[in-house]
Amino acid sequence: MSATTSNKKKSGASASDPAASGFVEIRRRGLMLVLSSPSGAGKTSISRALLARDPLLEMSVSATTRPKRPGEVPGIDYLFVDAEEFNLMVNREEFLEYAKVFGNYYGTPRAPVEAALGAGRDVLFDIDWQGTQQLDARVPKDLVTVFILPPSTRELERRLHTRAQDSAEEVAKRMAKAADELSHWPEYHYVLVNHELEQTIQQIQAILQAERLRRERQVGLHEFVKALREGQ
Ligand SMILES: Nc1ncnc2c1ncn2[C@@H]1O[C@H](COP(=O)(O)OP(=O)(O)OP(=O)(O)O)[C@@H](O)[C@H]1O
Ligand SMILES: Nc1nc2c(ncn2[C@@H]2O[C@H](COP(=O)(O)O)[C@@H](O)[C@H]2O)c(=O)[nH]1
Repeated sequence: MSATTSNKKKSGASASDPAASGFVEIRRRGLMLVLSSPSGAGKTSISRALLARDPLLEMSVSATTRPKRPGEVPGIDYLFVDAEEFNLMVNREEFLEYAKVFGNYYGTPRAPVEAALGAGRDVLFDIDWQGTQQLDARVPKDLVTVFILPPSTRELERRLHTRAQDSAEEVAKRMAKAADELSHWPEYHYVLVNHELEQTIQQIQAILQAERLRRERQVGLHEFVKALREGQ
């Protein structure tokens, strides 16, 4: 939760200490912002920019059995684990969701997400449609989902090649799955075409700004308005 605004219940109270002085505070529940797309459409690039610009947003770092790519940092990009450790995490119910994607397992560790939301911070997820469906079944109210489309199939393939981090075989595997993944766009709240990166980032910032203001996310609103109506 994070305080957004407050009004005063008792006259003479200090504005610097709303809780002690009887101010009615409006706090906000953290939200879960999910980005999904076919591989290579731009989720990682968008996520990095959003995190750099927004101190209230933090990344959910997934666990995966996929081998680390050059330049990826364990604990920052992913928690790289073997299949045995992943299974242990599944059995210990440590994941909010998990799925097999392109032959590897990926899962969202539950504890950091719950800690962030409890502290009023928002959490950003770069996960596929299977994970989004699982989150939607478990925590629909906290979820804001965005599907990112590439401008064209040719451009998607170009991006996967220019990223230069996967083998030609891996790129072919991901392109072969793209049509299937694209079929899930109607399951998302928002759908964007990632033509120009800066524009896409700004569009998602606008979504985030509006979603943070949704009535249901503002805790204490009833009391705040009641105090206003009573002339406080
Ligand atoms: N709007 C854009 N215009 C041009 N290139 C882009 C744009 N967005 C991302 N890229 C480039 O496309 C490549 C793939 O982007 P990125 O790794 O962010 O995709 P991704 O959706 O996270 O992929 P994956 O699902 O495989 O993790 C990168 O080289 C990135 O720099
Ligand atoms: N269901 C989940 N999907 C995830 C998670 N972490 C990442 N992903 C998705 O996997 C693919 C491939 O990612 P890459 O890093 O190997 O290119 C991509 O679509 C991600 O969104 C997760 O925890 N759960």
